[in-house]
Amino acid sequence: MPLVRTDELFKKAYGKYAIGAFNVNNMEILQGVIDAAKEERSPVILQISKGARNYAKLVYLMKLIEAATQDAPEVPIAVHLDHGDSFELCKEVIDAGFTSVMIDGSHLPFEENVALTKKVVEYAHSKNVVVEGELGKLQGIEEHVVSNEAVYTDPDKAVEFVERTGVDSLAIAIGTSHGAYKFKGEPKLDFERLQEIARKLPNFPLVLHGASSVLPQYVEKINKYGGNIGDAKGVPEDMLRKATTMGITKINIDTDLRLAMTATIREIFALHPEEFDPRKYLGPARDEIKNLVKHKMRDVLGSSNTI
Ligand SMILES: O=C(CO)COP(=O)(O)O
Ligand SMILES: O=C[C@H](O)COP(=O)(O)O
Ligand SMILES: [Zn+2]
Ligand SMILES: [Zn+2]
Repeated sequence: MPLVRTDELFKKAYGKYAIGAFNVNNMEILQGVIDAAKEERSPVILQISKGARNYAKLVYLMKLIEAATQDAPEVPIAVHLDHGDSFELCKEVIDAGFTSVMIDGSHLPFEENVALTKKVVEYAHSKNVVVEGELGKLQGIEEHVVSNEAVYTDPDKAVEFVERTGVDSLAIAIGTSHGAYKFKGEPKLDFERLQEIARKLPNFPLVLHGASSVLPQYVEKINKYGGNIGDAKGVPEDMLRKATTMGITKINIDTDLRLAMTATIREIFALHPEEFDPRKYLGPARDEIKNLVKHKMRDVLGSSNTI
């Protein structure tokens, strides 16, 4: 089937399960994610950051994604810009065929965030493309910092932001952060805040960034085979499952894919130092990405068998 828009996926999922948004940077990652979606019969969002667009080049990525729709015609696939940082970048990918974009004005003062987001929404909607905005800044809770209210999403501001910009979904800050070091002490998310935002924005899809779980088996394997990522820590899976029943409809995962790929390749390099055929390590890395994404869809997102 042709690429779908994220709002179509969210409508069906809201309150029941979440759609995984997986960052794609190369062919092996894309194929691993698509193979998982096929086997799990799950919709999927492929998301491309500015960094991915620079790394892989947009024309290559668009061809790969077109190939994915042919390889998996039964899977609803949306293509989304992750953390768009300007109107121009959003316009570029909309014109290239993305079905969804994020404009991330969360670092801007509220009024500037509203103005930039609104401008992107006007252009995107005129092209039949949907928009994710962001309000609040992602930041982990550190042991010695009780809470930094200022960076979390204010529920009333969230309502005002959605009404004034016309965004189709909203990324909120409730305690997650990007990368592999999310919590110093016990993982903690502000579920009360999530509940309040969802109450004030009923049936409105909320997005959780920084939602990798940083699975211990990958951390251990990386550290065992020559890596050094210390005691990386992510969001526990039961917290993610809970969030999917409370209005979180899109869950962003990048770090877990990076860890799965790195752990697999490190192990092969360590155990088979004679190997130098890239297919012999990129192939298993692709398989591991598939296994990981299948696990996410089945046991965390709840999106398996929904197509
Ligand atoms: O939010 C993300 C992409 O936008 C990815 O988050 P992670 O770093 O937790 O994978
Ligand atoms: O949120 C950030 C994503 O993990 C994308 O990372 P990137 O900008 O390095 O591609
Ligand atoms: Zn942001
Ligand atoms: Zn993000």
